[in-house]
Amino acid sequence: MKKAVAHAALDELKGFFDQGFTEERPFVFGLGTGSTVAEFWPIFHKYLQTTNQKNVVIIPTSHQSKQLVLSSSCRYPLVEPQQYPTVDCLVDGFDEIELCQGGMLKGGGGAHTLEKLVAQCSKHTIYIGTYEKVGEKLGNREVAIPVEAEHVRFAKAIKAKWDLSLLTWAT
Ligand SMILES: O=C[C@H](O)[C@H](O)[C@H](O)COP(=O)(O)O
Repeated sequence: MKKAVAHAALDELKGFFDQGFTEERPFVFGLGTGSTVAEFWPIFHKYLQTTNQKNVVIIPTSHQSKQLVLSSSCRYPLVEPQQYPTVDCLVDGFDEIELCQGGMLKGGGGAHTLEKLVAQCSKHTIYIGTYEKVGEKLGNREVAIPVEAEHVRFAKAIKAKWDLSLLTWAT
């Protein structure tokens, strides 16, 4: 089921590549965290390779997503938000979505801060997840949300660009 979700996300992403990105203006892609994203990444990576996309940079949202990219022998550079403060598209997982109010719960994998910072930088965000995560209201799945300790090296650079109230909320 996660594979089907991953393919659906890829279908959404394909349209971005009509734009013709350049070295100076690459496609800045945010890679989320979690097991659904781990299914998505090899499919997307294969697409990038087979369509011979050249101008793509990747911002991982956690140590786990960085490792995911590194372990796939990816030739696209891993970059940080202070280098590319505007992300073209982020693909990330979620833990729950509620139908009644449209709320969403994330962070079950312990990735909080970077995911939210990158989401805030992103012009487009695609959240991927299987249907059992969708319910009438949040709290049905009893997801344990771990507390995260994260050293955000580039917080100062981002602070200069963003609304301070966001940074207060995100960290
Ligand atoms: O901290 C983790 C992230 O928010 C994940 O995107 C979320 O927990 C979903 O993870 P999974 O795809 O493994 O259910």
